[in-house]
Amino acid sequence: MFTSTVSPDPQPGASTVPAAPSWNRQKPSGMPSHRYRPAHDRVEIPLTDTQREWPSRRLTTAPLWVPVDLRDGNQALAEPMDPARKRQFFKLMVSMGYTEIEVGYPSASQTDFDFVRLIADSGGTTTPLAPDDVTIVVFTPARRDLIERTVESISGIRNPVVIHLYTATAPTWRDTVLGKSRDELVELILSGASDVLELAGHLPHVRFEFSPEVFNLTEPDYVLDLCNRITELWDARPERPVILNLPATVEIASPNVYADQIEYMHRNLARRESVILSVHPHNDRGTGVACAELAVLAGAQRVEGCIFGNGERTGNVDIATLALNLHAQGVDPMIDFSRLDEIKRTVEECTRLPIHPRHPYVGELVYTAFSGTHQDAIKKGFAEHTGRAAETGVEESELEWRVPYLPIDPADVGRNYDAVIRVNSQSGKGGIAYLLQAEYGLELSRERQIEFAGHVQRRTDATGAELSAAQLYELYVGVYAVGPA
Ligand SMILES: CC(=O)SCCNC(=O)CCNC(=O)[C@H](O)C(C)(C)COP(=O)(O)OP(=O)(O)OC[C@H]1O[C@@H](n2cnc3c(N)ncnc32)[C@H](O)[C@@H]1OP(=O)(O)O
Ligand SMILES: CC(C)C(=O)C(=O)O
Repeated sequence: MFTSTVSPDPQPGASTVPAAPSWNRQKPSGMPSHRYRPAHDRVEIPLTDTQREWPSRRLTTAPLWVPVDLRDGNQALAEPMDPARKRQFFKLMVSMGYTEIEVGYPSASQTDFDFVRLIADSGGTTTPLAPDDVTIVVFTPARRDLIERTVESISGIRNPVVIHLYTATAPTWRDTVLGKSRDELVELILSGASDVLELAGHLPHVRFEFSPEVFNLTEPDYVLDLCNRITELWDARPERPVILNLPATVEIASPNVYADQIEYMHRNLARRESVILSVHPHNDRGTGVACAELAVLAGAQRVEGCIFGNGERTGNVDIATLALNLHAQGVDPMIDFSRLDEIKRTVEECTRLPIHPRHPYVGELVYTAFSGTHQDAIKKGFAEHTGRAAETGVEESELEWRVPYLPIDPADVGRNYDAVIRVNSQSGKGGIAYLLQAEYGLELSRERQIEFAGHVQRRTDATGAELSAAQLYELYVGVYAVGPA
């Protein structure tokens, strides 16, 4: 029934390993890498060099972000969120500006069901949990009893709703998990889609979403045909578009492969103008963010992820990183991350998982320099920024940002400059001078900076520890026998 319409990947010599050059003396690791097959041998890659357009496109607007922390992130916690934490998290997301939020898997647990009911029952009261314009997404497998329960959960709700149906489509899942042939699986999914239509199709504010789970390992022509059947069955129209969400459920390949897969769907889907093309990357290879960015270049319009990348295994794609990557390119992220520390605290409280200190944009150390040459550059960059603001009469907070080593102004996300420079044995005169100037108003001559840096270096080498601004000042007063400023 399904015939291949796509060309094999043309990359010449993609599977051959060139002989190592003489300067590369690495030895074979002895690890059993032969047990794993490259992505190109596991799934057909649908585009060729002459077809793909995503490499020359640019990101100029934000896609629709849909946080799935309350479903996909929640299912990955040892202790799923209780109602109070779910509520707190939901309110946070609304306050940040999300307009479409996946709130749970109502057929999975009473807590998930009750949370959707809480949203439904509070609608129209003086204290609605969800403002009327926030779309609520509920998730269900393709099983009639579970679809019925899902539809029951949204009964009477005033908000726009998306019923999100999913079933895995990749060969290993078909064979090992679901025990279905290709045709049998299509039948199961279309039967689930018909149930959704029968039970909720008459509700005017309800739309539908389908996810072929493990899309990235599924035969391109098979999944394309399946998606087209769904949009036909659900009668996708511009005024009632269907969301087709194409997950990289378990990452298997470098992001260019996912981009090819998404662009193939983008170009070949029927009713394209009535389809919202969505992606749902995970992060098994650590390339979830890159996958999402290239997928948007390839035609995706909507991205599902978790605010700071929580989720099963290595997590879902990290929306904060994606959004702030756009911000750093001059594109409005359309979500407000200006109170980043408050958002971080709430998410940590709700998930009971700490955020890594090096997490892009969010971690407590990501706007901090310990090393001398970086500190020197930042100090000069701050001075240039202040000088340019005075010269041009433009507010510092509005002025083009050019400070070296700081991809964005920490103030944009509510951070101050207190921890930007910290001194230890890796530091140099510039960083030391910056701290003494910023904290104590001491302006040191270049000669004094060089000389005092020697004292600091001896102290930090001896102790191995960091020196705070107060400790630096104390040392300075001791060395130069000056009274407190
Ligand atoms: C990639 C993702 O994150 S997908 C979301 C995963 N999230 C969750 O699983 C959290 C919520 N899940 C649950 O609470 C439960 O698994 C339930 C309520 C959905 C089902 O529970 P149970 O009936 O006890 O089934 P159980 O979990 O053991 O197994 C799943 C069954 O559904 C089948 N199944 C799995 N996914 C789907 C699907 N999307 N559509 C239809 N059937 C499915 C499996 O093949 C298996 O069938 P079998 O019992 O005939 O072998
Ligand atoms: C089914 C989809 C939405 C998903 O959660 C996944 O593939 O990870």
